[in-house]
Amino acid sequence: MTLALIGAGVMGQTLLGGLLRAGRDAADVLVVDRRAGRGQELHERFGVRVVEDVTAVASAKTVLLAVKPQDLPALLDSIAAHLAPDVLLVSLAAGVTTAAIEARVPAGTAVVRVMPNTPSLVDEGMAGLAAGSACADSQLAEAEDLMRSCGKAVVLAEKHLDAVTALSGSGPAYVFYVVEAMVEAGVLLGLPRATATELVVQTVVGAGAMLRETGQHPTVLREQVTSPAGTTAAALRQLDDSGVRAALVSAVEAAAARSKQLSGG
Ligand SMILES: NC(=O)C1=CN([C@@H]2O[C@H](COP(=O)(O)OP(=O)(O)OC[C@H]3O[C@@H](n4cnc5c(N)ncnc54)[C@H](O)[C@@H]3O)[C@@H](O)[C@H]2O)C=CC1
Ligand SMILES: O=C(O)[C@@H]1CCC=N1
Repeated sequence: MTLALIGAGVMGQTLLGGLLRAGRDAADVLVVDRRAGRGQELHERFGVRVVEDVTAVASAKTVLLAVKPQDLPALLDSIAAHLAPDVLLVSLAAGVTTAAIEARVPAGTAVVRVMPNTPSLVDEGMAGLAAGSACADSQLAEAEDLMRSCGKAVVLAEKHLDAVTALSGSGPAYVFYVVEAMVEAGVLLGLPRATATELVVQTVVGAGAMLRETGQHPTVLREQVTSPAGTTAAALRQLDDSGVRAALVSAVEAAAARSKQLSGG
């Protein structure tokens, strides 16, 4: 076994699925989760070995840490003495700095901090990565490869990870929130819920595909939809009057501030 994943919750399972779809051998992966009962379920679904004892990571060359930020310090304390000397630790925990991780593991341990997002579930993930102080270029490249198994990845200076968390880490939730509101609006206008949902979901998927495939600025794409004195202009005026643009900026700022707070900054 060369790869160990600790924490098979939402994000851990998402990445695990991506890695296996990308061709990684299930026999090469060990999953550790403290929730009893996960083992059989995950083994049946993914074919991987699942254990509860974290010290089993001793033989792993790469350890993916996918537990909640508040659980990470205790987890690091329990694995520190069992890590292989040349191990690469890849942490997905929001707001936990590479320095905070390095302080709890043997000096010189390679650490990469990643902020992924849930669309990794359908291989459309977006991850930001930052290297710790003892991480070789080849180890950073290995972490990038791991993340590219289920989407895109960018390497940045660690100071930018709060912004990445606020934009792409939390971002899917903002889109789902808008979708919920639009579906409710469709129901208010008398559409069956299933029809409203189909209309909105395909509209969001289509708009996202246009952004990516045309490479056009969003302003240009929005102007193409907005006819003089038409329906879209009437709607956009309401959005502006309600301060939706400013609210989005404030929301992203709040997420970045919370990420910074989680990291003790
Ligand atoms: N859910 C999301 O959209 C995103 C989450 N993240 C980060 O990913 C990490 C995981 O988040 P989720 O998957 O949402 O959490 P989750 O609560 O769904 O999963 C965490 C898993 O870790 C296990 N666990 C906790 N402590 C353990 C220990 N000591 N040993 C073994 N297993 C342990 C729990 O049993 C649970 O299955 C967090 O640090 C979060 O900040 C990052 C980006 C996006
Ligand atoms: O809400 C959170 O704290 C995590 C980090 C980014 C997405 N979910």
